[in-house]
Amino acid sequence: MSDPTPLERLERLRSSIDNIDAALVHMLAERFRCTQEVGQLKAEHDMPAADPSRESRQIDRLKGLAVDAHLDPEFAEKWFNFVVAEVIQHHTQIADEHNA
Ligand SMILES: O=C(O)C(=O)C[C@]1(C(=O)O)C=C[C@@H](O)C=C1
Repeated sequence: MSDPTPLERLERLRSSIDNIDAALVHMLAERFRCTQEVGQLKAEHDMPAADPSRESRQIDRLKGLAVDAHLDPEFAEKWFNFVVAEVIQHHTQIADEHNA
């Protein structure tokens, strides 16, 4: 068997990227399903949408995992903050609807 051509290597890598992107979409959907339930719970029990101490514990944990996995820890923090900002918007919307 001859070595794969550059185009074949690119296609193989893109096929793995397709699988990884699909897994990320499914994992994010599952995460948001959980956080929607957290939002309902918080609205029903008058808990604040944001919990900065939980966020900072989670950032420390994720940055440690990122270092072990050879992922840029600053990127891991940015990714987490981006997702959490969206979650807090959802929590606020759920609380507004609950209190309307
Ligand atoms: O754990 C919570 O209390 C959540 O609301 C979830 C979550 C998160 O998405 O990780 C979102 C907002 C909070 O500030 C902290 C964490």
